[in-house]
This record gives sequence, C-alpha cells and structure tokens, in this order.
Amino acid sequence: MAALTRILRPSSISCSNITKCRYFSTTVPEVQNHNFTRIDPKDRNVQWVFLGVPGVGKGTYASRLSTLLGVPHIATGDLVREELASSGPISQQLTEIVNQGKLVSDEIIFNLLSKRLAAGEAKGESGFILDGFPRTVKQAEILEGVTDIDLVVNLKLREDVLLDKCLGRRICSQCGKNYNVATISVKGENGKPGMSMAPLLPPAHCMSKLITRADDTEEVVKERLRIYNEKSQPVEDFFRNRGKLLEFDLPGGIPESWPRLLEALNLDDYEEKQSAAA
Ligand SMILES: Nc1ncnc2c1ncn2[C@@H]1O[C@H](COP(=O)(O)OP(=O)(O)O)[C@@H](O)[C@H]1O
Repeated sequence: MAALTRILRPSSISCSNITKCRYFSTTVPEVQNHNFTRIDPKDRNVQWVFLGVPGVGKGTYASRLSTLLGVPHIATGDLVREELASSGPISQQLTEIVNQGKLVSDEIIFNLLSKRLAAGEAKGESGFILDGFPRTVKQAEILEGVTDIDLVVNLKLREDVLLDKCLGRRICSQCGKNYNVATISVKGENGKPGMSMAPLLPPAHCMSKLITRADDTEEVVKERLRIYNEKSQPVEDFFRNRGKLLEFDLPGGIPESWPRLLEALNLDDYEEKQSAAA
C-alpha cells in the first residue's frame, strides 16, 4: 500500500506548466513516427489508466475524475468512434472490426492515441486518464516504453450485471454524453450481498436524442467480454507485477461508489477543497 500511496501523489496533482517536454522516439513499428512525451512527474499532471470489462463504468468514473483533477479523459473507444464517424480512409475497415466486437490493430490505436495526445499537448493539456487502453499486454509494453504511467485503477463489478449494464448504455446523439437506462436490482443470495443501481438518465433535452451503440447488441457484447478475458485480463497482471494496480470493487451505483473511489485514491478531501475554492 505504501508504494501505491507514493504513486497516487495527491499533493502533486496541480503541477506547474510543461517547460521540459522531452520527446521520445522509438523503434517499435506501431509507434514509429509518433511522438509520446516522457516528462518529469513533478512537471506534469497525473498519468493514470482505467482498466475494466466492458460495461463496468470506466467511462463514467474516468470522466468524473478527469473533471476533478483537470486532466483530459482519453477513451480510445471514443477515438475509434470519431474515426468511424469521419468516413475517413480506414472507417469502413474499422466499422467491420468494431461491430464484430474485435480489437482494432495496435498500429491504428497508437496512431489515433498519439494524434490525440499531440493535439492536447498543443492546447496545453498536461497528464491524462486513459480509458480502454492498453487492452493487450503488447499495448501495455509499448506504452511503458514511451511514457510513464503512475497508477492503474482496475474497476470490478459482479459479472451477472455487466451484460444488462452494456445493453442499457445510451449516447446522446447531440452532446455525445453517455447514459444508462438499465435499472439493476439483484437480490442477495448464498451469502452474496444484493446490489441495486439506479439508471443514469439524461437531462430532459437529451432524452429524445438517445442512441444505442451498434456494438452494444447482446451477441457483440458477449464477444467483447470474451475478448476482454482473453486479451485484456493479462494486462491487469502486467501492472500488478509493477506495483501499480489499484483494485476497486464497485459497491453499487454512482452514489455509493464515487465517495468510496475517492477514498481509495486518497482524494476524499481533495473534492471538498476544490468545491470550497470554487
Ligand atoms: N486499446 C484498444 N485496442 C484495440 N481496439 C480498441 C481499443 N480501444 C477501443 N478499441 C475498439 O473500440 C471498440 C469500442 O471500445 P470501448 O468503447 O472502449 O468499448 P467497451 O465498452 O468494450 O469498453 C472496441 O470493441 C474495439 O474494437
């Protein structure tokens, strides 16, 4: 735990501006010609990763933390969907892969990610919370070779509610925000506690604009869960072995989970200080 407390570094969350950017070039084919930055941790904001199965709520919690800490929330799934929507040269190829629940090639993912990081850096962004990346051990190894990751949060939720949560996901076609219309209510049995999660409903003006992702059908979600177990679960061990993994079992919906997550991240009084300063 001491090692984790050190890498959480809540006291250094507000960092000074980036004046010592050092670009890293690499011989790894997937990231050749792309620049990632390795900056002294005291000169930058946090660089965190969120892991977890599809539907666990990575996007929800990563997005809330990014607002709290003032760092960009970068979800590779969003980058892929933006590319699909752009009708660019690779969008047809990507549509087929994504709609089958398969993983996009490392080369494409690193390309999209490094473009996003470079655009953010040009706007003065510092640090990041990555969501949906790395998804394979190879991606984790490449990432480790080009930048520093301070902490990896592994969100966990009981398996029997994951499918319902994925099928309840909706996106507002206008503002792009994520919601969930599923009401989860599981009775406790055999010593296992029950769990209830209220739907995450949009404001009234988004209600009529909700759409379902094409890859959130039952068949595709099951395939994504299978691929997660095969390819992404080993990523947990990769970061666990490096002492960077913080396991977090979601106790329920946002009202129960958010304060507990802040506590686990040593950020419980950070939120109060931020609201007092606002
Ligand atoms: N790091 C990645 N590597 C390969 N493919 C990815 C990656 N991130 C996203 N994708 C592609 O985008 C799709 C949607 O990703 P995401 O929104 O993160 O889904 P999920 O709901 O499964 O977490 C994935 O099924 C995959 O095809």
